[in-house]
Amino acid sequence: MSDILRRLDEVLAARRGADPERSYVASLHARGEEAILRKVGEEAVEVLLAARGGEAGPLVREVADLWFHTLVLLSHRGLGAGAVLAELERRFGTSGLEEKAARGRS
Ligand SMILES: N=c1c2ncn([C@@H]3O[C@H](COP(=O)(O)OP(=O)(O)OP(=O)(O)O)[C@@H](O)[C@H]3O)c2ncn1[C@@H]1O[C@H](COP(=O)(O)O)[C@@H](O)[C@H]1O
Repeated sequence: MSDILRRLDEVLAARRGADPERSYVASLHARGEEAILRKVGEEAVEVLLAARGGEAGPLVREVADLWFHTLVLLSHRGLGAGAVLAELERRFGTSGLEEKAARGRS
């Protein structure tokens, strides 16, 4: 796994139960899953707006915010980036159309 994702996973897990006054991630865990989901939704909208703005820098920063908040969501459920990377690895090399057909069958 990418080293930064592994290190971030470790920090996010360590923040569960940490002091919400001292850590943004601990404050998200303390506010609960609905608050985290709201942040994920907000960040997705910010990605859309940045993409429409046309500049690369803001788009990259908003995608980083979105990835980050989805990682907090996974961590809140006791999951990590490794689970998503394994799923992408599994799909790699299969065509998008095969994946679509497999989903239709399940
Ligand atoms: N990568 C990040 C990261 N990316 C984004 N953010 C936060 O996500 C926010 C983005 O949300 P918005 O765009 O809505 O901005 P905002 O208005 O400031 O956010 P709100 O206060 O409204 O929630 C930023 O303001 C940051 O607070 C991050 N906060 C933390 N990290 C990583 O998480 C680690 C642990 O953070 P702490 O728990 O704060 O120590 C850090 O060392 C970093 O590696």
